Amino acid sequence: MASLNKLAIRGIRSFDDKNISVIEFFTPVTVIVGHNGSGKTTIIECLKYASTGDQPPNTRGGAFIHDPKMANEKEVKAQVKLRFRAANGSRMLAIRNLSVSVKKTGAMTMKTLEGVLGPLVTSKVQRGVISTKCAEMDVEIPQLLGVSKAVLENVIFCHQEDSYWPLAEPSTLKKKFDDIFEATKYTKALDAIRGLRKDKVAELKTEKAKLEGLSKEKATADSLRNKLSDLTADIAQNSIELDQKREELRLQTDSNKKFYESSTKFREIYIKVDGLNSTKKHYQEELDALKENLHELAGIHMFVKAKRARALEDCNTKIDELDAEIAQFGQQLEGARKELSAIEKEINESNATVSNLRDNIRARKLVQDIAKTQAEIDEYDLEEAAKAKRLFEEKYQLEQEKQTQLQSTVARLGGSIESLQQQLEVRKEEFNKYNAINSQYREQLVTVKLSDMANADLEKYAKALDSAIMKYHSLKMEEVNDTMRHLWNKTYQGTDIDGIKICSDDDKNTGTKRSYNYRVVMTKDQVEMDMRGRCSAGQKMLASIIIRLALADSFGQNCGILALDEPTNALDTENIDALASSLIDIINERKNHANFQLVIITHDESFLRKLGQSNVMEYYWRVSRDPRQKSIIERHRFG
Ligand SMILES: Nc1ncnc2c1ncn2[C@@H]1O[C@H](COP(=O)(O)OP(=O)(O)OP(=O)(O)O)[C@@H](O)[C@H]1O
Repeated sequence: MASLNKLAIRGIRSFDDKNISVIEFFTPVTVIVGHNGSGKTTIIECLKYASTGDQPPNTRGGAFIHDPKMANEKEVKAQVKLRFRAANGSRMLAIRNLSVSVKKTGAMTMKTLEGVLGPLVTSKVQRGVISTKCAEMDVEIPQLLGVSKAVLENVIFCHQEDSYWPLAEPSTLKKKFDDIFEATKYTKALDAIRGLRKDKVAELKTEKAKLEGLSKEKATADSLRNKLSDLTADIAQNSIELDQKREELRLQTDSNKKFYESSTKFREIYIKVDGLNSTKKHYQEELDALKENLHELAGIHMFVKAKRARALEDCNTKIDELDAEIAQFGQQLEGARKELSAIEKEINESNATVSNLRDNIRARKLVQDIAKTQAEIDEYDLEEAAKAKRLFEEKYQLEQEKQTQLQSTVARLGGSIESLQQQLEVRKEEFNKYNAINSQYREQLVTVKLSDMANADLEKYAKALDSAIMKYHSLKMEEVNDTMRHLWNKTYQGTDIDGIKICSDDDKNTGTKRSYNYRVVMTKDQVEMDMRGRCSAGQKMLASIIIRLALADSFGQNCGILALDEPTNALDTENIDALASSLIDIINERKNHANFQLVIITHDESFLRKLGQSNVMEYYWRVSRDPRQKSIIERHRFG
């Protein structure tokens, strides 16, 4: 739990720039007492400066730093060192440095020098400095203390000049409460979420349009893929069919060849028989011619034979007659001889004809040859051959037709495959354009789905944040009002006000439920009245303190520090006493809480005494001026 440990001041306001003044903060309460202008408020200012980096109001130009004129220097260097325990329990040291220098013109120039923030070991910053830059320290220290800067500024280390802010004008009150509730931060976050969602919705529209385009391309690609697969399947199917048909054709061709070859036997028989028939015919013709020849020759022979016999007989008779008459007919003999030689010639001629009888033999031979040829023809099974021929003619034609059909089928399939392959190439080329379409579509789909989900989530978060902001606001206000009611009842001694509370009304100007206007009201007999402009100075002081106590309670869970600067101002004795006892009650109630630490500044000695009587503290601090008019801090024991 966060708590203050020690504060060292050098060269701030009325504190000397040559010496360091140190104040240690006790738990649960530290009281700082001193006269007006002694430098008490400076301690709170230093606490606020160390933790937030903010200098007090109206100190621009170096008024926060010890005046060089008072220091008799041209330049004064100031330092504020704060040792504290962070909300996580670690001990920390923050050092902030400032300087102011006087120009020849008399004008002052203030500089904020580098500081240090880091874990503390003994009296030095341990290794591992968190930051040396003031802007970073301004952010880091409130985080380490576990409270927002607004709570540190307006509640915990509220400046004395600003201590009546709870009863300030409505716009100031609204600003303070909005800062404390960090309303702007959450509203900005909410607006950022809504703005982001709006942008994302617009982006999603574009992404969806892109997805739609990709979806169409994907459909085209899918249809192309189906076509490609159909074409490939068709080609494969046709190829299988082609292979089958080729095989069938090969088998058919082989079978037809074999069939044809097997049927040559009957054709050979036919050819042979045809040959034999023509030989036979030739023989027959030759025989017929010979026969005719022979017939003629036989007639001639007979005639020659008869004529020779007769001629011989005639010759012999004539010889006889002529022998007798040889003498007589010497000449006749001669004539007869001539006639004989003629006959002899004729006989010779008839002998020549006889030689033609060889033809007769040849004819016989021809007859034999014809018979032989016929026998040969008869040897062939013409009937079987005729049957084979008939069968061949019946079947071969069909088989040939089958072969032709198969050939045309093979040709058709080949053509079809070629055409399909051409189509496939064209489709492939088309499909290549959509090569990455699936991954593109998938990525786009993921983008769209994620954006869709993210947008829905953003919507949900925005709604959740919106209602959480409102819920948080109403719960906190309820809590603050409860504490205020309790503290007021305990502290306020008058009878004119039963209680006080903060009303948060919807800001009608903004038109949003998350913007509130605040007003502090006092109630009497169920009647509510705005406190501002109506309450007394004392009521105003008490209400301001009670509101800050309640706010510190609700918004400082990790940091129970609260500094009250002159809380008794404008209070009457009764109310001072009541405030003292209320504070004592609060201290007693929370003294065992590790994070409760009250710092009370007062010039009121009687108030100090009242607090001292409570036994809630052993020591207090007294701030005074030394002889050089420099502020000094001394520790005193009560009693
Ligand atoms: N730059 C400065 N240089 C020197 N002294 C300064 C400077 N600024 C303010 N002072 C002096 O420091 C004192 C301011 O101290 P501070 O406001 O802390 O007093 P205080 O004890 O809180 O008084 P009060 O009880 O009246 O509130 C004043 O006396 C003021 O004159």
